[in-house]
Amino acid sequence: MLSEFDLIKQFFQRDRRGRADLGIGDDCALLTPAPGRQLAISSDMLVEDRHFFAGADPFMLGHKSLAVNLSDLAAMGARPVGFTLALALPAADPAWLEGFSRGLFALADAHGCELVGGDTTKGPLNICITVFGELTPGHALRRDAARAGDDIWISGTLGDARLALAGYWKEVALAAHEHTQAAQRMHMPTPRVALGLALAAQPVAHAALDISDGLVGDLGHILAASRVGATLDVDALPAGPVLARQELQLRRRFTAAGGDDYELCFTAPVANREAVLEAGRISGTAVTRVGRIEAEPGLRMVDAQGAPLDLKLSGWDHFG
Ligand SMILES: Nc1ncnc2c1ncn2[C@@H]1O[C@H](COP(=O)(O)OP(=O)(O)O)[C@@H](O)[C@H]1O
Ligand SMILES: Cc1ncc(C[n+]2csc(CCOP(=O)(O)OP(=O)(O)O)c2C)c(N)n1
Ligand SMILES: [Mg+2]
Repeated sequence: MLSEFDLIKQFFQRDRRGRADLGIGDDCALLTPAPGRQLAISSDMLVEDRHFFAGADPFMLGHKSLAVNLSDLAAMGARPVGFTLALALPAADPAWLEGFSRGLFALADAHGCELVGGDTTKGPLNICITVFGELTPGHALRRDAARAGDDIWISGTLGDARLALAGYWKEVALAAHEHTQAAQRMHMPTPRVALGLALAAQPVAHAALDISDGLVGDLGHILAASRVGATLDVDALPAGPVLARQELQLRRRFTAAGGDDYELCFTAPVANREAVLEAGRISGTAVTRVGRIEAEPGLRMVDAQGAPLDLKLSGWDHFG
């Protein structure tokens, strides 16, 4: 049997030296911030039966647990530095821990983000990560920084994760290969860290956030914080490759209010259009212009001809 401390040592403590002055093993980790840089901090929790199905693949779960947190750093324009991991596990299962830690560290190493500590307890499977990043003071891409006249942009594509969920829930009948492809987006999201960094350099963008609860809900947070409104061209929203082959109404619903996308939604002045496209190019991330920030409050959804669409969509709400 693995003890609590064996488990930490075997699966989470690594010999290599990292950025932290002191990592796993003491009451706190110790990190020295780089001179003149600001810390960006964010937590996200993944709960069984709420964020993932019981029996979820541990490698993909390790990846996703960190990915959704790195996505918040990306949305702020911060460079990942380190993270803590709080885990509740129903049992110390070495095969599960091996897969989980491999998925977690593959993504952590790809972003130079060091695991510096955490907590481990027995209980219903629950994963909570806190990430630490750094950025130049004044360059953070805040939700309250959108201005009337800004373009609204989206990274990558939207809706395939929601389509995969619809497949699991049997809301939509998908061919097996289509479901597999869409499910990849749901289980292995790509945090847009390089794009966030490119948008925060200069800075190119004004406001940004990552889309976790669905675009219309999340964009609503930017509009409220910035005290502005927007017109969104729903038919310009870039659908994921599997969703793109579905009918128009489903495409509209799942691009505009899917959830689990982990793409960035950001605003930038019209004068920066070329700079945004360049940020997309240098980060290898597609960027699509999908609307306009306006002084008039409220979110107005329109079709490709500019005619109003009454889609009655809302964001994911855990208690809604
Ligand atoms: N239990 C909590 N205590 C303090 N702050 C919280 C708590 N839960 C969420 N927040 C804060 O509320 C804001 C909105 O949270 P959330 O919608 O989860 O953001 P995100 O979609 O970026 O993860 C964030 O600033 C987050 O830090
Ligand atoms: C089993 C299962 N049911 C439903 C979903 C869909 N889902 C769960 S939570 C969520 C929204 C994002 O989660 P939240 O905790 O709100 O993340 P945050 O906004 O804090 O980043 C979505 C789309 C899922 N991924 N798995
Ligand atoms: Mg959150």
